[in-house]
Amino acid sequence: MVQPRFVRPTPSSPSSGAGEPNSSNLYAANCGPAVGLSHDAIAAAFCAFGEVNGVYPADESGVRVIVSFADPFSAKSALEALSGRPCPDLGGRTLHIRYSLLQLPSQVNECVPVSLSSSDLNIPGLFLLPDFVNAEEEKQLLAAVDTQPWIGLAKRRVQHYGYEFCYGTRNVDTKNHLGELPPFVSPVLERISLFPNLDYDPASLKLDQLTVNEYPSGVGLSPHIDTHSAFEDCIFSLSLAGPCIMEFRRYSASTWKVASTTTDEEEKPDTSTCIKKALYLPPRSMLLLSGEARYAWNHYIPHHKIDKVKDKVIRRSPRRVSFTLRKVRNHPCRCEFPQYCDSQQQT
Ligand SMILES: O=C(O)CCC(=O)C(=O)O
Ligand SMILES: [Fe+2]
Repeated sequence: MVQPRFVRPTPSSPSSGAGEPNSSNLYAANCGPAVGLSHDAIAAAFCAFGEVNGVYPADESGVRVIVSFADPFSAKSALEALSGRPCPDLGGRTLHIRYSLLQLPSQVNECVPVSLSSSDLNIPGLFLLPDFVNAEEEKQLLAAVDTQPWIGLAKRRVQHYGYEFCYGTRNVDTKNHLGELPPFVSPVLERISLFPNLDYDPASLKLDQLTVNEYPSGVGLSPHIDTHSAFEDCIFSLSLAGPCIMEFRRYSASTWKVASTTTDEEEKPDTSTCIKKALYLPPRSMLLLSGEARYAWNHYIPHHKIDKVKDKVIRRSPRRVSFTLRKVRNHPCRCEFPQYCDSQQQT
């Protein structure tokens, strides 16, 4: 079953007379299966305020959920009664609750024209190389990862090599080196060193972290900028098995916030001040995000089963596997985009 999608309300979201979002859905942080509270237990605690239609994971952390009520009045009562106070029915945990909005499919499918070439997007530092690996190499890479154990997230599966990527903090633990990258990626690493336009700090190119993502059809990735303090400038992503659309968004007034990148509950800064561009990533292509593309633009894979590319309708294949290769950063980031940079954020 496809899980409904929820987004954070913005100032322009429809609201009730009191200026609150007129929503039946609540986002609740600090409860969930990862702290021993099942969705059923959470539903039981919230149903004291009205009929609960469902409890869903808000993201992959296991400690943030969406509670969906049958009506907005129940949601309002629950929010007022439970937010910021220890909840005896939920092990005495203090929940942090706010409204959440159901995102309708028509809103998901906003039409951003999709380009086939990275140069059409005119985003400095963004490069797409089609046919980076051939069909035989693709087969071998897929076979290699399929012999390794997968970690199941809410909607997709992942593997981490070199350093584990932690979805709670969107960072890596630099003290926990898992070992060298596996031999099956060596040919890819070799070819990366021949990548055109690689006029970068060589430190940025000693790639030592690999995350393999496996997306079933219709599953995407929330908009995010890879945490500046976690990884160096160059981020490479190899697409295998199936295509996808990657959308790039530049928000005019954005600040770095961990919450905005950890959650499947897609945070929506005011999209009226956001430039959107989209690129088709064919299987076997390599994408490089660097400079402005890496530091200032959110990248996003829409959660669609069908994408429109030029005049063609393209159905996502049952599986897309990506290899994201990065270099873990061991010093603060000093990029030219402090407004998006956790290392340079004034708190
Ligand atoms: O699947 C991809 O190509 C992108 C993955 C990604 O953005 C990430 O792991 O941060
Ligand atoms: Fe990313």
